[in-house]
Amino acid sequence: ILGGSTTGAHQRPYMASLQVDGHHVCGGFLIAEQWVLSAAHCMEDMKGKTFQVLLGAHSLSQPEPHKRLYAVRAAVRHPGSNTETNDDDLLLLQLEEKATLSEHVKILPFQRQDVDVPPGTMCEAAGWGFTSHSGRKPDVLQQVERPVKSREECNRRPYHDNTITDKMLCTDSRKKDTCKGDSGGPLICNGVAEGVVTAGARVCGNYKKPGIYTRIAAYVGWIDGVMAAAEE
Ligand SMILES: NCc1cccc(NC(=O)c2cccc3[nH]c(C(N)=O)cc23)c1
Repeated sequence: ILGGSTTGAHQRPYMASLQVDGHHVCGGFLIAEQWVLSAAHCMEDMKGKTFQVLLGAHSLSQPEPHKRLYAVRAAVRHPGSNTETNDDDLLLLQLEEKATLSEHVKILPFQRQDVDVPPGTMCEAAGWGFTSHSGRKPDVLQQVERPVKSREECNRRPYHDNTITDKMLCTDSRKKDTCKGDSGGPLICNGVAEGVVTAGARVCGNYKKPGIYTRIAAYVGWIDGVMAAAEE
C-alpha cells in the first residue's frame, strides 16, 4: 500500500496473508468459515510450493494471541485466469479446517448485485504489500482510501487503454495506491467487498495506471459453485 496508514490492530479481521515458506506473498480475505478469496496471479510465483493462510494477524512478525496459520486443502483458480491478462484473476482457497471466528477473525460480506460502483465512491484497500517504490515491506497491516474511477475514463490513454472489462473496476492511483503484495486483498466500499486487487500494469502510485480490481459481483455464480461443489 503506497501513501496509506497503519490499520488499527485487528480492525480488519477478515484480512488474510497468503504465505509461502513463511513469507507474505499476497493478500486475501475470509468470505466463508473455510474459504479465502484472493487473486489467481498469486499462484504464479509459487513454483509448486504450498500456500499457508495467516488469519487474525496485525503484525506479520510478532506473536499475537489470535494469529493462526491454516493449511490449504484446495486452491481453485478461475478457469479464465492466465499469465498474459488480468482477466478472471480470482483464486479460492479452501482452508484445511473451518477458521475459528472471533473478534479478530471475521467473514467479510461481498457484493452479490452485479451493478457498477458509482465513480467517485470512496473505497478502502488494505494489505501488507510494498509501501514504497523501492519495495519497502511493512510489518503491520496498512490501508488506503481511494475513489472509484469510471471505466470509461480508465479505458482512455494514457490510462489503461481499453483493457478494463465490465468485470473490472478502477480506482485513482495518484500517490496513493495498492502495490506488489497487496494483490488478492479486498476493495471495500460502504463495508462490502466490491473488488479483489490485481497487479494490472505492475506500476504503483502513478496516476497514469489506475489500480485495477476484479469485480466480485460478476463472479458470484463461480464462487458459490466452487464452495457448493466442495460440500458434496
Ligand atoms: N496498483 C498496482 C498494483 C497492485 C497490486 C500489485 C502490483 N504489483 C506490482 O506493481 C509489482 C509486481 C511485480 C514487481 C513489482 N515491483 C514493483 C515496484 N518496485 O514498484 C511493483 C511490482 C501493482
